[in-house]
Amino acid sequence: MLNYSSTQNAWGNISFYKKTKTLEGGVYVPNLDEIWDYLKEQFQTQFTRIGYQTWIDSAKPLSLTANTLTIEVPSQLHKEYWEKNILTKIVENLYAHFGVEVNPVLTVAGTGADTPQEPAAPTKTKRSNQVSEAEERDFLTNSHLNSKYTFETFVTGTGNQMAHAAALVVSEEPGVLYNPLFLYGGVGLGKTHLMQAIGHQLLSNKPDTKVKYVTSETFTNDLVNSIQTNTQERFRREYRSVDLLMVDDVQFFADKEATQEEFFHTFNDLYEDKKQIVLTSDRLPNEIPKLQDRLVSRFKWGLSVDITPPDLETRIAILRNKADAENLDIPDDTLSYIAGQIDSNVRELEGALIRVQAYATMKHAPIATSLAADALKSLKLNDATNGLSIVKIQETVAKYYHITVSEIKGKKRIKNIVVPRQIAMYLARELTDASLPKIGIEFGGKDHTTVIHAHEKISQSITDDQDLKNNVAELKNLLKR
Ligand SMILES: Nc1ncnc2c1ncn2[C@@H]1O[C@H](COP(=O)(O)OP(=O)(O)OP(=O)(O)O)[C@@H](O)[C@H]1O
Repeated sequence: MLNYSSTQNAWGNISFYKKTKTLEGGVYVPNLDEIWDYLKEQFQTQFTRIGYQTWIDSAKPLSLTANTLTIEVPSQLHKEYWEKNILTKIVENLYAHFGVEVNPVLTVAGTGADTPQEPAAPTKTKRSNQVSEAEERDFLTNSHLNSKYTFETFVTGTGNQMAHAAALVVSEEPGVLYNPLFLYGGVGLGKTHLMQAIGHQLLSNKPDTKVKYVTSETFTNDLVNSIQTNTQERFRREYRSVDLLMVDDVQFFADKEATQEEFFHTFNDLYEDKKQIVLTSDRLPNEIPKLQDRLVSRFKWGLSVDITPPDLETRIAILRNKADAENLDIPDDTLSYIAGQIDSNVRELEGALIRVQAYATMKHAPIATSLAADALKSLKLNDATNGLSIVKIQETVAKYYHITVSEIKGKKRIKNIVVPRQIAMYLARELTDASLPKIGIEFGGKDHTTVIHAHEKISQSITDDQDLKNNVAELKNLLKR
C-alpha cells in the first residue's frame, strides 16, 4: 500500500493526492506492460517519428514495484532529456488515464544506478515539425546539404546513440543546451551525416532559418579569397549572420594561424548571439595539434561526444536500410556476411555493398552469400597486393625489438614495449590503407585517438632521433620483402 507522505517530496508540486488511487490498493491495478503500451501510444502522437525513435524506442521499462516505474535509458544525455521533457508527461498521462500515481525512476544502461527523479516543470507542447513534401524538396534543393544525410536515414546503435540524441536536441533547441556541439570520431563513422541531419531538421522545423555548412578547408579558402579580393566585410557578414554554423573536420585548422584567428571571432559573435555551432573532428579539441588554447577551451564549452565504430547488429541495420533504399533484393544472411567483413568504417561498409551489387550485375546472378564472398575476396586480394597486413607489421616489429606480438597488442606501459607498439601503429598508418579505428581494433581494441597519438609521437621523434629514424627505415625495408 502506498504511503502518500513518502512521495510528498517527489510530488510536492502536484495537487491531486486525494483523488489518486494507489497501484496496490486501488480498484484497478495496471501492470507494467499495460502502462508501457499506453505510454507508447500516447507518445506516438506527442513526438515526431524521429523523436519517438530516439527517446521512447531506446528506453526500456524494467519494473513496476509499488508505485515506482523504473525505466532504463541508453545514456546520461537521454536521462537529462527525459528529466526535462518526458517525466512530467508520464505522471500526467498515467494519472489522467488510470487514475494512479506513478513515480518514474530512471536508470542509465550499464551503470546499474537508479536515481529517483523529481518530475520536471511542465514543458511547452512541441510544435509539429511536419512539412509538406513540396516544402521539403524546396529547402533541400536550396540548401548546400546532402539530401541523404537526414535523421531518417541515420541508423542508431551503441557507438552513435549519444551523438545522435545530442544532435537531435540541438536541432530542436539550437543555441540553448549544447553549444558548441563537438562530434568526434574515426573516419567514415557518420559525423558529417549527423551534422547535416541537424541542418535538415532545423530547416524542416523553421524553414526561414539561416544554416551554413562548410568544411574547415572551405572556411579557410573563403577567408583567403576574401582577403585577396578585399571582401572581408562580406565574408564576416556571411559567416556571422547565420543561425546554425556547421564546420566539418576542424582538425585541419591545425597550424593555420589566420584561419584560427578569424574563426575565434566568428565563434564569439555567434556564441554571444546564442546561435548554434556544430563542429566535427577526428579527435578531441585538446588533441588537435597547434590549435590555439582559446579555441580549445571554447570548443569544450558545450558538449563533446564521440562516435565509435558500429557493432555487428548496427552494421547489419545500416546495410538493410541502404539495400532497401536502393531496392536491392538481398537475403539477411548475405547482409550479415558483408557486415561481418567490414567492422570499422561505415563508408567502407557501403562500398562493400556497392561492390557486391556490381559483381552480381557482372555475373548476371542474384545476390547471395557465396557471391558476396567472391566479390569481397577479390577486394581483399586487391588490398593485399597494394599493401601490407597489420598482422605482418606487428610480427616484424615484435621480432625486431625481441618482444611478443601480444605485448605489442597489450596494455603494458613500459618503455621497451610502448615505443615498438607506437612504431607498429605508425607503420600501420603509413603503410596500409586501414582506417584509424581499424588499426586501433587490431592493436587489442585501442581507441583511434591512441593511434593518432602514436603516429604523431613517432613522426615527431624521427625528426630529431637519428637512431629511431634508422630503425624505422630498417623496418620499412624489412616489410618490403
Ligand atoms: N549510422 C549511420 N546510418 C546510416 N548511414 C551512415 C551511418 N554512419 C555513417 N553512415 C554513412 O557512411 C558514410 C560516411 O559517413 P560520414 O561521411 O558522415 O562520415 P564521417 O565520420 O564524417 O567521415 P570523415 O571523417 O571521413 O569526414 C555516409 O554515406 C553516411 O551516410
